[in-house]
Amino acid sequence: MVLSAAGQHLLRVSRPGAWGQHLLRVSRPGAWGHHLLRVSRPGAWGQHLLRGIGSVSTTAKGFQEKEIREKLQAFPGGSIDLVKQESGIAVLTVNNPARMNAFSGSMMVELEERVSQLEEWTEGKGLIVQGAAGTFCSGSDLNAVRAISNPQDGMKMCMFMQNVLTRLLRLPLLSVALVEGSALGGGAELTTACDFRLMVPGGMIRFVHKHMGLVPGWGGAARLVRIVGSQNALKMLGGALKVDPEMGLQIGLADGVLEGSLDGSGANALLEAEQWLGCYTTGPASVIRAIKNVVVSGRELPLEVALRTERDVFGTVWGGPANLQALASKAKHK
Ligand SMILES: CCCC(=O)SCCNC(=O)CCNC(=O)[C@H](O)C(C)(C)COP(=O)(O)OP(=O)(O)OC[C@H]1O[C@@H](n2cnc3c(N)ncnc32)[C@H](O)[C@@H]1OP(=O)(O)O
Repeated sequence: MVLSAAGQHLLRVSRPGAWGQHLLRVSRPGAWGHHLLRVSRPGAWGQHLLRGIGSVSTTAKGFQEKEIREKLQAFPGGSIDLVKQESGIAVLTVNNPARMNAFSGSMMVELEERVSQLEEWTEGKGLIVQGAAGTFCSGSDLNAVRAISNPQDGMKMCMFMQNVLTRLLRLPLLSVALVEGSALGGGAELTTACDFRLMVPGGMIRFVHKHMGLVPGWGGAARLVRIVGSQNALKMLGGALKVDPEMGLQIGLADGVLEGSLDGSGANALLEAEQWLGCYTTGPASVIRAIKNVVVSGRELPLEVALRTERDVFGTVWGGPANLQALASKAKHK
């Protein structure tokens, strides 16, 4: 198989050789940089995926999650609510409407706990991430941001959220961000930690970081480049562009536009999103989860490792109940 230019580039970036070292030298050689190099080691990675656990930085040198959690807990407010449904689709709600669903520190910690619960949910197939009360999420709670505006604390918060959102994206569930109202700053980053984005008319995704004197720090830039390409990402970040549903579809950020309700309130949006997602999650959980796992490994791992992981995931479904049933029914795919 021929490696594409992009594939070769990814291999170079993820090898703890020239490129990685270079990145470490250019940026601050903190624990996180070393962690990136560790994450790309083949063995651990494939195992992670198979177990459906995508913890990234908890083992990184110098990353003291307990200390960060305590710091974040000092900024309470709002909640992250999780409802696991019998259909195999769970709904995660960012709930802080008094602050346009901004993330308080305690909500960041709660998000980590909800992701852990989803990692343990073996019957799950899909996930919808939404905001409460008709808007998605306005990013970090600016009150907390002001209180921890020194670079050390900022980087710790950022590591915590990178870790959580990476695990969210790697869940063996097909995930959708349901964007009603505004997804701003960290809220825009959150949308990129889902496999798909569905927008309601009037919805907007906007990386406002530049206007805050920032760049994305929750992994949103890295994920955005992979979704829309570097040209579009540069425009979105450089211009703090307001991406509406039409532009979202055009650049590949949005995977669909929902009708919302006739009065424009989007009250129907969750139901529509469930129907949309149902097209991809119909079938046994073991197979849907395996599909997600092979796609994540193809997206994130060097080709050799991705192929090995794919073989291992294949082994989990080959001769399994769904496979045997399909063989017995002599299925025709007309
Ligand atoms: C690495 C992460 C980087 C980040 O996420 S930095 C944060 C980026 N986000 C922002 O800067 C959002 C700033 N907020 C806004 O632009 C506007 O509030 C927004 C969301 C467009 C809504 O505008 P409006 O509909 O006019 O409503 P409003 O301004 O009166 O807001 C209602 C109440 O919500 C509050 N709010 C909105 N976003 C917040 C935030 N991120 N942190 C803390 N509080 C926030 C806002 O202060 C207002 O509260 P209050 O009613 O004045 O007590």
